[in-house]
Amino acid sequence: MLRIAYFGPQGTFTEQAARALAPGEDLTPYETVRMALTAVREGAADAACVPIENSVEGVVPTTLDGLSDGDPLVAVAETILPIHFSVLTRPGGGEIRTVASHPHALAQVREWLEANLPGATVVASSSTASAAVGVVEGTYDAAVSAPVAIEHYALEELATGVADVHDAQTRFLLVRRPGELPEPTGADRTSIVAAAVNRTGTLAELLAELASRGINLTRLDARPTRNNFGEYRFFIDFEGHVAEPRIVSAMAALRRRCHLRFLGSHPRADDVAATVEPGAGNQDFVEAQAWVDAVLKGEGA
Ligand SMILES: O=C(O)C(=O)C[C@]1(C(=O)O)C=C[C@@H](O)C=C1
Repeated sequence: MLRIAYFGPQGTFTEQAARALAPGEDLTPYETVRMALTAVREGAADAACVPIENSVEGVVPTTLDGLSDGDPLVAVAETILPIHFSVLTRPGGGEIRTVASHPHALAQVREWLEANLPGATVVASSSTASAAVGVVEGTYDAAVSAPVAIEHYALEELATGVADVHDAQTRFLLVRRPGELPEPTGADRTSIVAAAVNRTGTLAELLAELASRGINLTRLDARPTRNNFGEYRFFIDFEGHVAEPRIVSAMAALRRRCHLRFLGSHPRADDVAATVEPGAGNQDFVEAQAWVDAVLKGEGA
């Protein structure tokens, strides 16, 4: 049985994602994303399930930083969950003066809180489920939690189906130490971190390497390097798998231009097939390489 670390405690959205990505495996909650990633790096777990991006609030910065610092980890699978919340209170618990949740969750229910709990102080907690634990322990009066949290904690639902944006979604990754890659499927995502030197046009040059090979981006984020003010690392997700000739060509070109960290190639949860521009399909790359090889061998011109 595989040992899967996940961003807990029990009752987080990430636990649900871990159950979907690693059914029947041995799941262990960790208090922070960083601790779950460290468990994999140190060999205490075989893989970790962590949130990466939300359709309303964007990326989860602790996950990006946790993947770009420390020993390399690669994503081997992803899943996307619909996100709506339950607001949980102590049974019969009176006035709600404090309401807690993960910052990403709070950002997704701002309007609901203003309309329904206008007098309550909003407090950030380490996860949606840790907010529920805080309500049980009497630290907070209400928690904005994943609907499954009610199964784990002796609390009452003040409201369910809470969300300012009703079709919100979060994408989660299953990450491992580098090893065998998942097979390409034609509907894959590749993720990299690029640290380019700070001079005119470097980001445009990196993106041009992808654009000129007809590779469609699915995400682009910048995070500070944390060493020099104004220096950034770029997190780039794009369609395709590193085992495909056109992606091999792009990765090699990027590697010549910047420090690169490979964060994985894996099937997309939404199963969207890669866009292929005319002249930029894998077969086009294979045929072009075959022509150059023939020229080199003196067998063609
Ligand atoms: O706290 C949780 O339940 C989580 O799994 C984290 C998390 C996030 O980081 O975005 C996951 C999904 C929701 O968007 C809110 C919180």
